[in-house]
Amino acid sequence: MAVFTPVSPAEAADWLRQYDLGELVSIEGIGSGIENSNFFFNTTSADNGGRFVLTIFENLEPAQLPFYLEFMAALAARGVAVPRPIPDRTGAILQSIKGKPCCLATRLKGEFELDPQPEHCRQLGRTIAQMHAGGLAYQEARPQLMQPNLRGLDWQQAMLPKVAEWLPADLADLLRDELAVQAGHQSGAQYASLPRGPVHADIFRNNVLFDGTRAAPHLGGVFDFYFAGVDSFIFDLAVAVNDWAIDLDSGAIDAARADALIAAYAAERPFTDAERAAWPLALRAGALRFWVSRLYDFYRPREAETLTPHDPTHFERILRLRRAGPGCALP
Ligand SMILES: Nc1ncnc2c1ncn2[C@@H]1O[C@H](COP(=O)(O)OP(=O)(O)OP(=O)(O)O)[C@@H](O)[C@H]1O
Ligand SMILES: N[C@@H](CCO)C(=O)O
Repeated sequence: MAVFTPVSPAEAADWLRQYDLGELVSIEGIGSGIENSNFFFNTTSADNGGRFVLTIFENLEPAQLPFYLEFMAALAARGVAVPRPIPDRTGAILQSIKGKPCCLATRLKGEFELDPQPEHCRQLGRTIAQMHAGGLAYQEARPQLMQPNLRGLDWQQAMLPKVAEWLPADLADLLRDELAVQAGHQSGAQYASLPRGPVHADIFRNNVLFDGTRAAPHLGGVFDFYFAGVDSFIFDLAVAVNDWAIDLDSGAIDAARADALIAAYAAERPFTDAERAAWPLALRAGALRFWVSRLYDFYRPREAETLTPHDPTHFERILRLRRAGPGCALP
């Protein structure tokens, strides 16, 4: 369903000769993606047990790709649990197949954890902090590659006229008001002082794999870096808390999971006073970002559909709750 560019085993075997990864064993399209075409790609290589994922970029601008791929490569090189892009025989990690840009990266181990417990959140919090430390090192090493969060406030404000016309007046007012509050906050000195760097910005339950057992889980890795960009670290953390540490029906923060995630992060990198003060607005910014993108996906005209849009009311509910009170604090 979601493989937009088919690749036959013969095409894959031929293409693989550009890599030092042995022979093709199998290639299998992955059905779940909506942005890119993904394939499980098995070879005779000893590297990562011969288990890789081929991603063909269907929509992303080629100029944006080095930022995402080098970010993953920089984190993987530090031992952070993310896919490691594989260089071809010339050393390039951005390749092409059937006229489209693509990348081969290691396949992570594990499954989605759609009912996370505090232990999952603890491991995730530690990994997010490691991703932020690795992001800072990446930014320092490759400043010319840095890219802002392309779904940040500028983009959200540009979406307002596209979605407001569809919304009842009270929802359009809520959207306008929150955008104005965030614009005021983001133009101030406190926001400017927040630690920032390249962040994933989309750490949801369906972008992380766990293996091990439910009682003794082990985080296999975080993937899908294609909404990454430079933003505040607490924004990235707030996006994760708003998905991993909530009751999905109500959107309310689950204290045990939120505390586990945040404390594990803080053990790697203590928060600043500015971050503690700005945290309630970061949680709101995280909810706003996905409310806007879901509204846009819901209302925009689409071609014959491959995509069931995510429910925008979920993040409207979360935004209303976080406006009433953050539900958790940074230590
Ligand atoms: N490195 C990886 N290791 C293991 N599985 C992976 C890896 N990369 C992708 N996958 C699998 O492929 C699926 C689709 O990948 P991904 O979520 O990146 O695609 P996408 O098109 O960006 O999707 P979406 O935008 O819907 O999240 C994932 O749900 C996961 O099952
Ligand atoms: N995580 C986003 C989708 C883009 O990955 C959402 O749930 O709206």
